[in-house]
Amino acid sequence: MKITEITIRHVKMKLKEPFTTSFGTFDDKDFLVLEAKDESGTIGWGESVAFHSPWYNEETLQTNWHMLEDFLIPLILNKEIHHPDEVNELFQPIRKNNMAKSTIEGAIWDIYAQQTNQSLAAALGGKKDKIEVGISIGIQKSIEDLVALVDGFVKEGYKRMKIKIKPGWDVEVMRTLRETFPDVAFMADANSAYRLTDAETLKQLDAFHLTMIEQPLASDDIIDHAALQKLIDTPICLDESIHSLEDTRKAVELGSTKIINIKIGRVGGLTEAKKIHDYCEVNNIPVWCGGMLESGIGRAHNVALTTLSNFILPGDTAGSSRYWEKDIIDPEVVVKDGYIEVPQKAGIGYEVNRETVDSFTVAQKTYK
Ligand SMILES: O=C(O)CCC(=O)c1ccccc1C(=O)O
Ligand SMILES: [Mg+2]
Repeated sequence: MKITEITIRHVKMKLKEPFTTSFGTFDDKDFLVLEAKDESGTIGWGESVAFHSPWYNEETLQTNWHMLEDFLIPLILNKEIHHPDEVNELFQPIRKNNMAKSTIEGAIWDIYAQQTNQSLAAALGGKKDKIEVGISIGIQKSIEDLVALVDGFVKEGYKRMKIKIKPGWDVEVMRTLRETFPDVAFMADANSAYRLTDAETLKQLDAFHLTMIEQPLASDDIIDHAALQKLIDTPICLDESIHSLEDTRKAVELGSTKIINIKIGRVGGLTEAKKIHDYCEVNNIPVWCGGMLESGIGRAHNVALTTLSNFILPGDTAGSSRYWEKDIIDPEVVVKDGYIEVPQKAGIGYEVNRETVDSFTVAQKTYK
């Protein structure tokens, strides 16, 4: 294929409910959607998971637009591409900016899957026809509010509950949840809110048999996480610290992590995500697919990736209706009894609804 035209849009969608983590609250989701067209007219879609401001990592919607316009799109336009794995190689001259890179790479995987007449899941080598999913629950105003929410999600069938924690919203919260729901699979995600000096607090969480604790310490750390893992029984899962296969190897070799949260954008695309998956499979490290409050486009990519065999633990890929009054794809992503059925259609498997995406678009530009 040869990509002859790329359109970037800034899309703004209102979340049904605000989402609060240890670093702040979201009411809206501002993000980039990328549409790539090849010389035969096949269209592929990608979504940037960079947020409006740089608190999860250093990338933003605006830095992604800049990287795409000034560096990444010029490296792609009118180049002959035989396989999406080559996109990573074309981007080699550009350091980091993984979320920006992933935005184009995702659209090219979509085109490739359509042109080889297979689902994106199949193109990646995935075999599952349905995937098991959990849900990520933000920090609430009170423990009672949280218990009520969890109760609803348990009844909806979600396979594990991820609870956002921060200092002061941790041990008592998890104790109440464990006492109220003795058999539910719980995990906690701190988004880097603790330091190694908090090990005693984190050690108290061992009593609640959490499936794992996600990224308790600094967002760039793998050394202190290894020290912490020696002090606590709960398995540590890294999120923010992992940007590549190399990061994964080092963290696994150091003993900083027993489980990996793979986010396609954070690691620079599906090709790198698959490499991390394969390495973890050989090294007995279970993986699961993280979420970034994606619209249906990014969600479709997450569903496809999760069909790979070592995605053993339920991911954060909840249904569209968890986030949006109306998603930008048809059909929406639906969760039933904790499962999503993997679409079998060629490509990402869902149609982007142009009318809906137009109604949420605040700016757009085409490059050829
Ligand atoms: O529902 C989702 O998409 C996952 C929500 C979530 O946990 C999250 C949302 C925004 C930024 C970071 C994270 C995270 O996994 O740490
Ligand atoms: Mg996380």
